[in-house]
Amino acid sequence: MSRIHVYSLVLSTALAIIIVIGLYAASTHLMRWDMTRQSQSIYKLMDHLNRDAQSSWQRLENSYSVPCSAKQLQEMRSELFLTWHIRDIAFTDGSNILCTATAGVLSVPKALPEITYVAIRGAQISINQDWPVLGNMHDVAMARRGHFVLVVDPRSLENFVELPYPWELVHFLGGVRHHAAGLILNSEATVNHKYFGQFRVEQCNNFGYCVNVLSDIHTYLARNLPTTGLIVLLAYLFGWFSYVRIRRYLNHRQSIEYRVRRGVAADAFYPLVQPVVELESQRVIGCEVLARFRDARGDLYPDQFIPVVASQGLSWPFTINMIEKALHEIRENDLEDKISVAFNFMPRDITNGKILDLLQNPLVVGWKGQLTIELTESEEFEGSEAHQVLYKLSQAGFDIAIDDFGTGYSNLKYIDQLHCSYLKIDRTFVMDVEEGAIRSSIIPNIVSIANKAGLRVIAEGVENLAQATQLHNMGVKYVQGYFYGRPMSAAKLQEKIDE
Ligand SMILES: Nc1nc2c(ncn2[C@@H]2O[C@H](COP(=O)(O)O[C@H]3[C@@H](O)[C@H](n4cnc5c(=O)[nH]c(N)nc54)O[C@@H]3COP(=O)(O)O)[C@@H](O)[C@H]2O)c(=O)[nH]1
Repeated sequence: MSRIHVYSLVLSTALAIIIVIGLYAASTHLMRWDMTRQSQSIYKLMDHLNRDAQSSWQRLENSYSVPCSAKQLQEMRSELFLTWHIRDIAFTDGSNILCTATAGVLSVPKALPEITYVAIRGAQISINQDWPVLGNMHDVAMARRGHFVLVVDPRSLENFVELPYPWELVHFLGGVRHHAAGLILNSEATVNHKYFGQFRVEQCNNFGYCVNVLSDIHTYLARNLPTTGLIVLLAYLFGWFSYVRIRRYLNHRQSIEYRVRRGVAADAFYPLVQPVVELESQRVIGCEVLARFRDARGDLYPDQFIPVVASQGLSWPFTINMIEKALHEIRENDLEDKISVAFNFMPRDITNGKILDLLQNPLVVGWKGQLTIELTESEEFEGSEAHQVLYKLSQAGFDIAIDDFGTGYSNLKYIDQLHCSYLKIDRTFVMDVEEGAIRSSIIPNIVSIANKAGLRVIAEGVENLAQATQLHNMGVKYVQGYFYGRPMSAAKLQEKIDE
């Protein structure tokens, strides 16, 4: 499994978990909101009950004439029949109940219970009373106004409430909690954590009644199966989508294009120099500046990054950066006027004349030593503009070298047009020179032509003494290659020269 694959998997899983947590949190909020909304239905019922009671009192008081007469009892029974929540209606003389709609005239008047509280519209409420009159009911509420007492069984609310959650109606009086209707929910057992366990929503009204609703997220999600399914599907889709995106992004980040682009801004390029040696004296007479790249992911080699730099239109910023860095290091190591320094350029900067910026560059203009411009022979410099540019540069004192000579378009006329002073024989000719390879047999001809044209020849890619000796015998005066030194820092080159 590749590293990118693992990273993508870990990141997308983490993201999917975050999404699930987010959706879970959203669901808990949704559930609380639903519990609050649903609990309102109990208050609506209580309002209904209250309205029932008010109109019953009004009608009864209006029609009352002779207490507990047959007509009066008939009125009370009719009224009871019309109401939804009232279980019995009693007539009181102010201190005792004399008759009720269900029991008729009581043989022994029943004392009125103690008032628990007086409701906002003036009704005197007694809660948690027994009502022996009607099948010995317990915990009824009695509401008295005028001559009439309405007996309400709060449990009857349960028949009308269609809450999908366990609920309890309680009444608070003087800080004491009285169960009024619904399931008895143990308030201690309800966990009020915001996101886990059971959730209790409590809503109170101005009359001291509170509705408690209890639920947990699992029940909620089970009850809302489509929502749950959607959450799981969304998390899955999001996880998959982010996996694909992250993987693509990481691949992109790892791509050379991305690294090179970032590398320009992050200063990931640095120059090394490779010595050019005079065979006769074995002295280092010059060096070629070769760019290197290193970032957190490791090294990239010129054959990888040069085409990208060119394709991204960064050739000149990159080249001038290399030139300035290399010249600073060479100067710092006290080699400025001791060796010539050769740079590689991209053809575009020559054909479009950008390279002429060198003539305005203070570091280049003030340079005490010899500078060389290497042109790769495999690229044809078409049109007279490039030739003009190179002419200006040679007039300004730059040496021009044809790199990779033998691999490209060159003929002597072409070399002449480019105003060059060096031919660098490509290392493919040097490779098997000590074994008398056919390809290397052309070297003496190149040397002869170059001598006639007044050009110096450098053989590239010299890797051993036998090659160096053979090249010397063929008339080559200057060499470059691993045998004399791999590309190195300017400080190393200075040490090498001092040896
Ligand atoms: N426009 C620019 N081009 C640049 C720059 N820096 C480098 N380059 C060009 O990239 C090509 C590859 O360069 P590199 O990988 O640095 O390879 C050079 C040497 O390391 C290698 N070399 C030198 N001696 C030997 C040897 O003995 N054996 C062996 N196998 N390889 C050797 O050759 C490359 C130098 O080639 P050349 O430039 O033709 O002299 C290369 O084309 C570079 O030009 C840059 O800053 N700008």
